Amino acid sequence: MSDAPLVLAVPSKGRLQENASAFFARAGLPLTRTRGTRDYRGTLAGVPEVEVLFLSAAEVVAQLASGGAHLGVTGEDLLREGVPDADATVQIVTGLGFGHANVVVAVPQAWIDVRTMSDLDEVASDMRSRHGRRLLVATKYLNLTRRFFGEHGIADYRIVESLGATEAAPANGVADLIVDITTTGATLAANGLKVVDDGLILRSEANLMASLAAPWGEGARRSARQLLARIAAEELARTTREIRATLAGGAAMAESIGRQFGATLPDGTENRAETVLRCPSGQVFDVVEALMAAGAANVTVRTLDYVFEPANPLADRLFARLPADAAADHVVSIGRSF
Ligand SMILES: Nc1ncnc2c1ncn2[C@@H]1O[C@H](COP(=O)(O)OP(=O)(O)OP(=O)(O)O)[C@@H](O)[C@H]1O
Ligand SMILES: O=P(O)(O)OC[C@H]1O[C@H](OP(=O)(O)OP(=O)(O)O)[C@H](O)[C@@H]1O
Ligand SMILES: [Mg+2]
Repeated sequence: MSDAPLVLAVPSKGRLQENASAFFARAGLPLTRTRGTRDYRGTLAGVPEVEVLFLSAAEVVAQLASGGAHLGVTGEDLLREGVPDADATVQIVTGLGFGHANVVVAVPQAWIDVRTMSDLDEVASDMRSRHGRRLLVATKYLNLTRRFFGEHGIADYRIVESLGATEAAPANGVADLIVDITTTGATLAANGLKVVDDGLILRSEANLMASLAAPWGEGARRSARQLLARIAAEELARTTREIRATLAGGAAMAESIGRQFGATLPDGTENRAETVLRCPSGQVFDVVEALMAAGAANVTVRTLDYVFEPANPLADRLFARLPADAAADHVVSIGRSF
């Protein structure tokens, strides 16, 4: 048991699925379903001894919380909604840069006087005292809604659980307002709804997450280290550019190395040494301009596939929260992360 393989849970459908499999492929970890697309298990081509589970985005959360999966990809909204004390059970390893969505409170545009949560509180009280009924909020985010409304001191409301097409609830007379996710805002607008000014409950994106409740035996840790090293190397590469330039001096060495591989030095670089620099992608043109000003020639910029560093910060951060002794597997570390 303590050497059970690493279980990785990924979305099997919906908008996160495609992005998640592209992400693992970029990290040199292509996901393969063992038998056709109807199979809900698979493997990671790059790392043996990893079991892949293809699940719905919400089911990924459930498996992380129960310890049925060691690692998983899903939206932070589903984690915060689905797991009461999420930070004690699940560690967010890294954001993945896709699946962006905001969980928001939205009301009919026709409510011109309602701009803030405190305006909404007044509407709720009025409705209770004048019409003897509570404000109805349609949502599938029951827990996020209760927490957020509670923080704003709103108590006179009732949740109408919605399992789809939540935005239509006010027009259909099923609810007065909604809590749902929005990305472009198109669906809200199409349904005549507007976001309350201070009604942003959560900014969500897809994350790689780790379960602190899973049986982290030696094998699982070894696999996690490999996975996280590649994921970190891909992430760093994606945000880094390599700049090469020739500056006066030291070409002899470059030439002799180049000769070994059939490479040649471009004309005019005989008396120059090539300098290789790496910088954050946002800085690249500043560095180029500085190099040019210093007389550099043959300045090229390239993207990289992977940048491996000796340290493995993603794994270190995770392992810092797991019991040091693999024999103490099922112990969950509760409390602050380092
Ligand atoms: N515009 C969007 N609409 C819905 N989900 C989005 C959007 N953008 C990002 N997401 C994220 O995708 C996740 C939901 O994914 P998905 O729709 O695949 O699962 P699901 O809602 O459980 O499945 P289904 O909608 O088929 O019942 C959530 O974390 C959500 O925040
Ligand atoms: O702000 P927007 O860009 O308009 O996107 C947000 C909408 O997209 C999703 O619905 P989806 O079409 O995926 O249907 P679903 O409710 O079945 O997930 C989500 O539930 C919102 O309704
Ligand atoms: Mg969906």
